[in-house]
Amino acid sequence: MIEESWGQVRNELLKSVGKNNFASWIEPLKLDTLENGIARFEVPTKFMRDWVSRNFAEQIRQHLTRVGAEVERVEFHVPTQRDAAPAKAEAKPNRASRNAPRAGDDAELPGAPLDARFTFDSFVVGKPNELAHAAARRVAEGGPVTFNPLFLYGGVGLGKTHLMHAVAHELQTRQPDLRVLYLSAEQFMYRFVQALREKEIMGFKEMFRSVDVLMVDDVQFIAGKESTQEEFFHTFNALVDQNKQIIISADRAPGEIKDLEERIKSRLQCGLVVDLHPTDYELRLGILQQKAEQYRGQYPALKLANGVLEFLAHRITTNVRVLEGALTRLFAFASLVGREITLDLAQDCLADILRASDRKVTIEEIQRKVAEHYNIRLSDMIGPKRVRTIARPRQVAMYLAKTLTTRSLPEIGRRFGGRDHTTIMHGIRKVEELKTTDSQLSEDLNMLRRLLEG
Ligand SMILES: Nc1ncnc2c1ncn2[C@@H]1O[C@H](COP(=O)(O)OP(=O)(O)OP(=O)(O)O)[C@@H](O)[C@H]1O
Repeated sequence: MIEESWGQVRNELLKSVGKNNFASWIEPLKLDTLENGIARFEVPTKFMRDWVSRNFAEQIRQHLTRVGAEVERVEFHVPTQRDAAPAKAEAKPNRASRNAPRAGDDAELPGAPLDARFTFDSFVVGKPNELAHAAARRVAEGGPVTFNPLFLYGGVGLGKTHLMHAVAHELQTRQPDLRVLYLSAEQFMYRFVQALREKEIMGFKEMFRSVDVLMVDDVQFIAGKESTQEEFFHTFNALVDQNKQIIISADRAPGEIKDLEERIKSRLQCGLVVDLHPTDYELRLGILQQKAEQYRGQYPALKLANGVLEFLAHRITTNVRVLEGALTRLFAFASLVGREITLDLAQDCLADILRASDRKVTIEEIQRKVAEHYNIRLSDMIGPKRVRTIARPRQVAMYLAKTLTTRSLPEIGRRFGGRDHTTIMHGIRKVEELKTTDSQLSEDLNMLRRLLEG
């Protein structure tokens, strides 16, 4: 009876939460007991327990009630180690598995938990990340090691961790016996220091040398930390010698990590180094569309007006994490106030994020756009010519540089061919004066400003 109800509910949930959510959050749930109005589920990790109870508990309860199981409350619990004892005896102790509880739950395990949401399916591929994605995919196939290490780098929130987790999930699915270890460089250091303190350094070395795939996130963290670097270097070499795959991520290219030993830098550069470029409009829109699809499952009653996702993709250019945060807030807010998600609502609800994400305009961009607009050469912006047809656009560019950037007058002067700050001041005053009487100029200024501010 329990099985039957849960089976029906799972089918309903698949429809309402969507394939991705279902695979990540519902599929791993095991209905334990259904008594006295309480449905008790087993979940593999604490992280999942918190997420599922926050986001899906009520839907699950409603669906269960709909199929005739009178449920007042839904509870989730992570099996204790004693519960899981038989499975654990068979499992390799240091494996980063998608289903097994990790570090937080079991102190022996050195790996960090994998986020069930970070899979290849949920990773949107676009021009800026296609190479990194292709390389990660290749490693995830688990074939012979062709490049070692795979070094992924890029700015904050561009998907490095997501890709690494995706590789780990995929490898674990294809080859469940593979010992895949994922951890941050900070955790590596922490484990190392702990091993030193507890005089367990041999155990530490053995454990790290016994993995099949090692993934270390945010390796820039060990820069400047001498003994950790030393140990990392030896671990790295030992694994490469055994032809074991290593994946490393950092916020910059190996050569640019300050205070990282040269020998490590050069080791890191030996394999394939790929960067995740800042997102472009299409990629941001793709990510938003995918997330919105998931939210539609979560908030089926909510309407999303046309143009909202495009607006967000256009305006929030910082990083994917901010983009996701904005969408989460928008859906939560709209469902709270029971309104359709329109452009107005988005502007109200996300005013702070939109303000912080306002594009930073550079003086070079201003000079280029102004030169294009007035059909003069870019070099004339910094050159000495004083004829009106060139001097006026140059003054317009000076004015825009002052009003659209935070640069000081001497700095602007330097960017305009080393002119003195008084010349810049004069140019700005001239434009301020003229724009009140010259409607063409004032129109030009408005148009240029719109163009530059995006
Ligand atoms: N291409 C993408 N498709 C879908 N989601 C993405 C993509 N890129 C990033 N994300 C999402 O953005 C968030 C941040 O990504 P992630 O944590 O992987 O960034 P990171 O590069 O490791 O950043 P940091 O250096 O700050 O740790 C995650 O929720 C991730 O799922």
